[in-house]
Amino acid sequence: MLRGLSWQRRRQAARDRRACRSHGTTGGTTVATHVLTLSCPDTVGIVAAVSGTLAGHGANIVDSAQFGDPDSNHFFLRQTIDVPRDARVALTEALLEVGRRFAMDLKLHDLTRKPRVMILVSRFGHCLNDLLYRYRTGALGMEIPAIVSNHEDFRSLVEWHGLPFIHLPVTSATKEAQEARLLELVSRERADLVVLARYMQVLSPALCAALAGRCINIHHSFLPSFKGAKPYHQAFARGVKLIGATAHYVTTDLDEGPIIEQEVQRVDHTQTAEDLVAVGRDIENIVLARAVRYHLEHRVLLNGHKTVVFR
Ligand SMILES: Nc1nc2c(c(=O)[nH]1)N[C@@H](CN(C=O)c1ccc(C(=O)N[C@@H](CCC(=O)O)C(=O)O)cc1)CN2
Repeated sequence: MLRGLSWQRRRQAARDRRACRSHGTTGGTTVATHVLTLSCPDTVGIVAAVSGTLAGHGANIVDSAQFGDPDSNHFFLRQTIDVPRDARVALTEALLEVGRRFAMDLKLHDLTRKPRVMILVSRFGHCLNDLLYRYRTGALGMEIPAIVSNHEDFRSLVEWHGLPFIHLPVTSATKEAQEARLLELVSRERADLVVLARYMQVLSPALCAALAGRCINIHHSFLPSFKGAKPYHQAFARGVKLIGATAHYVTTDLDEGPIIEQEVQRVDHTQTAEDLVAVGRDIENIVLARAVRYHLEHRVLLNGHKTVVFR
């Protein structure tokens, strides 16, 4: 059915999970594991400058992946690094200097801090339920400060998990005020990421701008096919042989945001639109969970209206 991860990637995921346990000692020096990500105009000497700066501060590169995009002439790098605790501040300053020299969008992510993820849901609970299970089992290393919904349907499920449920009803007349309250919550709860786990409201341009690059939506079709509402019924009517789901960053243009992950599943003429909805639920769960994990592990870098994903 679904394409599985290769053994190399399973091994890498295990290595990173170990990294996520994030601090220990190397050669007697206390280190903290970080992820370094950067993108910049492509030129000679980027990797040499970065690795030289890391070595100069005793930081050890545990894993490294890079991509040079000939279209955008941009370079992308992701490295897992063990940083001596007493070198962090100086290393950060030195890396920022390298960043200025190469006009980089450079970030050093400390893996000792768990990211905070706020989940939004409407009336379809399969993605929420799946994320809660992965949170509960530790498969997704995150804190969930709150779950927000414009309906009451999943209050009992969320509170069963011992998590705060916030009901924010919305109508076209109250949308602006509701979104203002939502943004207050994102700020108050210090959410690093907002996940639209089948949240069926179109976010305004202002909210999209405020959440740019930190709001992931699961769309229940293999984009760019079947945008908007009822994609499975559109797929049934078209008679497709493959259906899928797409996780993407949310932008003002509906279903047009940079794609993070997709998956497909074969279907056939014997299946009704309702059958496709049922098949689609499993695909949505897997695609959204992968996209959230890739984002939380700092594996996704924006490349214009596209992404580079170091899986
Ligand atoms: N600015 C954006 N907001 C949202 C996006 C997005 O890409 N950009 N994705 C949607 C999710 N979605 C499809 O994946 C989607 C959700 C809702 C609708 C829609 O037409 N909603 C109606 C209300 C429906 C209802 O109340 O049940 C509406 O908002 O008028 C289309 C697509 C999440 N938001």
